[in-house]
Formats: sequence, structure tokens, C-alpha cells
Amino acid sequence: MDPFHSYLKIKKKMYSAILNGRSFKWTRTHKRERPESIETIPLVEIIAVQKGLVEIVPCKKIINTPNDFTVFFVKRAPKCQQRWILDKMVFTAEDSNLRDQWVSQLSQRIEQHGQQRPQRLLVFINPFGGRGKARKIYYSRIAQLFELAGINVHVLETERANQARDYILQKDLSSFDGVVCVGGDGMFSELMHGLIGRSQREACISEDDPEATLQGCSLRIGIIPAGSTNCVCFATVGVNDPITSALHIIVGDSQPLDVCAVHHKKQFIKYSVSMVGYGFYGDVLSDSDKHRWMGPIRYDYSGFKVFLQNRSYQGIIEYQLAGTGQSNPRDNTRCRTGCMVCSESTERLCSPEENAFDNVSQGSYKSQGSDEEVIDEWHSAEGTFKAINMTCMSSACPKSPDGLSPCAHLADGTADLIIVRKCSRVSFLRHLFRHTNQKDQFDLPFVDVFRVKALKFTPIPQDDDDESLESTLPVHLEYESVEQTKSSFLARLCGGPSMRSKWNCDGEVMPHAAINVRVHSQLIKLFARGIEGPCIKRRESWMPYR
Ligand SMILES: Nc1ncnc2c1ncn2[C@@H]1O[C@H](COP(=O)(O)OP(=O)(O)OP(=O)(O)O)[C@@H](O)[C@H]1O
Repeated sequence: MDPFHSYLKIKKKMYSAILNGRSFKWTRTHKRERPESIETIPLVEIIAVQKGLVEIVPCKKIINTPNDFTVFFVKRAPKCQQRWILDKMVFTAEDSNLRDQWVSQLSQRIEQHGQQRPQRLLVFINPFGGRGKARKIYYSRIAQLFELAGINVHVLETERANQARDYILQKDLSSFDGVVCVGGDGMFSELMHGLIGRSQREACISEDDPEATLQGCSLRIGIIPAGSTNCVCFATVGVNDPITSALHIIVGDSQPLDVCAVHHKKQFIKYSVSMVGYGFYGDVLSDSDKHRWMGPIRYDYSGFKVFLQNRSYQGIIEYQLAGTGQSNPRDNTRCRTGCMVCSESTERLCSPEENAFDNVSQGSYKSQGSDEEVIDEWHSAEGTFKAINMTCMSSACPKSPDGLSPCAHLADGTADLIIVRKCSRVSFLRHLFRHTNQKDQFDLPFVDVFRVKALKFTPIPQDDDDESLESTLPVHLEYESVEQTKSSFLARLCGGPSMRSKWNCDGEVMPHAAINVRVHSQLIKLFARGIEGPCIKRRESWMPYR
């Protein structure tokens, strides 16, 4: 399409406006204005163009003036690049004919650039999410944005847990371009389980087979953060803000995401994107579940209590390292919009001859840019562990803006395994505290971190039936456990001895301690583009990879 140009007025001042293949620009025609005063909006970030003077906040109002048109577009908040705002500008053309030409030209080009934009969405609202705020957030702030963008929406308010998952598993979704949840991480997990389960059923793949290469999902998931925890949204957008997320959905962003599949023997248990954690985080979650009445503060309460208990657990960790040609968890990079590491993974997945992920499941991986075949070796560590965490993403959240593993990637087909061995309370506190500041939380003698493809954990002692463990402890282990906890007054104060922790899988307690976890590359896609910002983080104390 040829560029379209004319003079337009904004608030009675004359501007020269030009629409080309990628952007819409306008600049003052006055001679004394400097060229920096050019305003530019990329076409992909124009939400809508409408005739007349149009308002949508606090409610929709159109004044049909003959020469005016209103352009709605995305703007970055002044103090936070990741927070998006809906901005608008009213332009006045010389006559209504020119106005109509502008509206038609802009609409055509938005459509041309917006092939990834959803036309029809299925929206699930958890009316109890975020202490009952979800419904209000959707109807007072989001519904009008979807209407403005011309998106057809089918809204369902859930009446029970797992209703959204079951709906996705059972109903015809062929008319939808995406599914959206208005709620917290629990609602996101429901949508993810529904979509992955459905895709496997359609591809005749058994989710119970831990070795199966799973089928990716075609529908994208949107998250309107309205829960008490929204880690997935924060780690993929950089901010928990309903308007920002709605705008990412409208412009049709797409962010692939790796997913961990968790199995117990040959039985599928759960999918995870943010954290599979044993020991400290498992104990905090299972304790906090007993205090749900406290609301979100229960996590702080249980965190403090579990910290005082200072428990560690015996077991064998086996992990399959990702090929050495890839990035590593301490390379001081950040996964950001357009991440090269994730793009390489996308290319590998898209080219069937070099489908490294298929090779991985057979035990080898060919690193990018080298002819060298790197074996994804299995390693093992036996010992007493305070925390074992595996995460497919940084797991950044408002309390820890860099997250559990700051250099983890969203879509590179790997996860970061963080092993914290038995240590004193003070040492563990140092490790925890470093999640909230700029210091390297892995630069401690009792912490190891690896970039992995898979994990197996076997608690000691092994037991066929996890639940009956406590009654069948060998005497020496029973003694050690009791010593470990009873030796301390603080531990006694905070709870009795326990031989086995629980796994925390994205905020849900899992029933088995013996599990296998495997990363599935780019299994789902979100309406997001990753966190906008620089890929390299400059830290004063830069620590090379150990
Ligand atoms: N109508 C409903 N009634 C009860 N539970 C529901 C309903 N709809 C969804 N759920 C369940 O509620 C759980 C929590 O929801 P969600 O994550 O949206 O909110 P939250 O405020 O972040 O939750 P949490 O209480 O876990 O902090 C989800 O696991 C979901 O399965």
C-alpha cells in the first residue's frame, strides 16, 4: 500500500500526518518545531479508529462531528515500560470526505497488520477470584476494551472449581481464537490443563505416558490478572495489570511457553509452568492451605513458621542436563521480548529435520551452531535437601521482581533446577533474602543450579505407597528426623517431625513425593510478548557460571 498523507488538526493546531506500511506519524507543521516532535504509533499497536469524538471511559459516548476521527492506541506508562495504557487522539480533517478516507485507510492497514488479532474469545470469570474482584474488574474495565476492538466475547462465570477446565475439554471450541481467564494462577492452570488435555486427546496421545512427546495447543490463553496470586502473568508481561493484559490480547500477541509434565510412575499428575518445589516451598503451601481463612497473608505466616521449623529431607535427585551449547542459569541474561535463545528453540521446533526436542527424548541433543553432538547426560545427587525447585520461567513476582531463577527462559525447552542442601536458618535466610535484592542467590556454597530437561526425585526411604510412609520408617532414619526437629526448641514450637515434604506444583499440593518431571518445549501459547526491556542485566557483582 502506498503511503497516505495529508494535513490534519489536533486541538486546532495544524499537523502533517502520514500513514505508511508500518506506522502512523504526525508532526507540527510550524517551522520552529524540531523534528523530535514527531509522534509515531506502530500500526500493530493501534486498537481502533472511529468516526467522531469518541469516549469509552467512564462509559461509551460518541459525538458524531463530521470532520473528526478518534484513534485509540497503546501507550507505555511513563514510569513503567511494561504497563500499557489505552491512549486516544482526536484528529480533524479539512472535510468529511478526507476524514472518511483516513478512517478507511487506517482500518484497512490495522486489519492487514492484525492477522494475529483474535476475533472471538471465550472468557472465564472466577467470581471468587482475588476476593471477589474478578467480575468487577472484567465488567468495569475490560469488557469495553474488547467491544472497542470489535472482539466478539462469550463470557462464562464459573460456579465450581474445574468448571472452566471441563468446559474446554468437552465443548466445541472451533469458533474461538483464544480462551481468557479472569482470576488468579489457579484459573490459568485450569485453562492450561483443559487445552493441553484436549490437544492430546485429539492427537491420540496418552498423558499418562511420561515419554510421550506432547502435542502443542493451537488456541492461545489470555490472563486478565484478578486473583490473589498472578505469577504467570507477571513473569510473561512484567506487570499484573488487567488493562495491560487486555491490550496484549487485543493486539494479538503470542508468547510460547514451556510446560513441565509431572508424573508419578506411569500416572500423569499435573502440568506446571511456574514452580515445582519440594521441601521449603512445599511445606509452606501445605501449611498455608490449613489457614485459607487468613487470605493472602497466610503465605507470610506459613513461610515464617516453616522457616523456623528448618526442616530438610532426604532423597535422590536425578536430572538430565540440557545440552552445553545452550545458555545457562547464571549467564546474567534476561528472557525479554524477542529473546534470541527462545527464538532458536522455535526454529528448532519448526524445522522437522533438526527437531532437537524429539532427539532429546531419545537422549541426545545437537547444539545450535555446532556439529558436535552433545549428550543430555543424566546426573544424580543423593543427600539431605532443604529445597528442590524446578521452574520453566523466572517465576518473577512483585515480591521478587527477578524471580526464583532470573535467567530462565520462557520458551527454550528447558527448566532451571535449584537445589538447596541442608543448611542453617541464617544461611537459608541469606539465600531467600537474595531473591529480593540484586545479589546472586545461587552464589552460596549450599546452593546448586542447573539447566535441565527432566528430573526424577526419589524420597528416602522409598515407598510404593507415599501416604503410608511415616509408619514404616527404618529406625535410623526415624531417629535422624526426630533429632533434626526435636533438637531445636523453635522447631518443636512450630510443629512435629516429618520425614517427607510435599511437592508444590504451581500452588497446588501434589499427593506423591516420588515424581518424574519433563519439560515440553513451547507446549502452550499466551496472549503476551514476554517482558519488554533490555536482555542483559548489569549487576555490580557479576558472577561467572560455576
Ligand atoms: N466458582 C468457583 N467456586 C469455587 N472455586 C472456583 C470457582 N471458579 C474457580 N475456582 C477455583 O478457585 C481456585 C482459585 O482461583 P483463582 O486462582 O482464580 O483465584 P485466587 O484468588 O488467586 O485464588 P487463591 O485463593 O488460590 O489465592 C482455582 O484453582 C479454581 O479452580
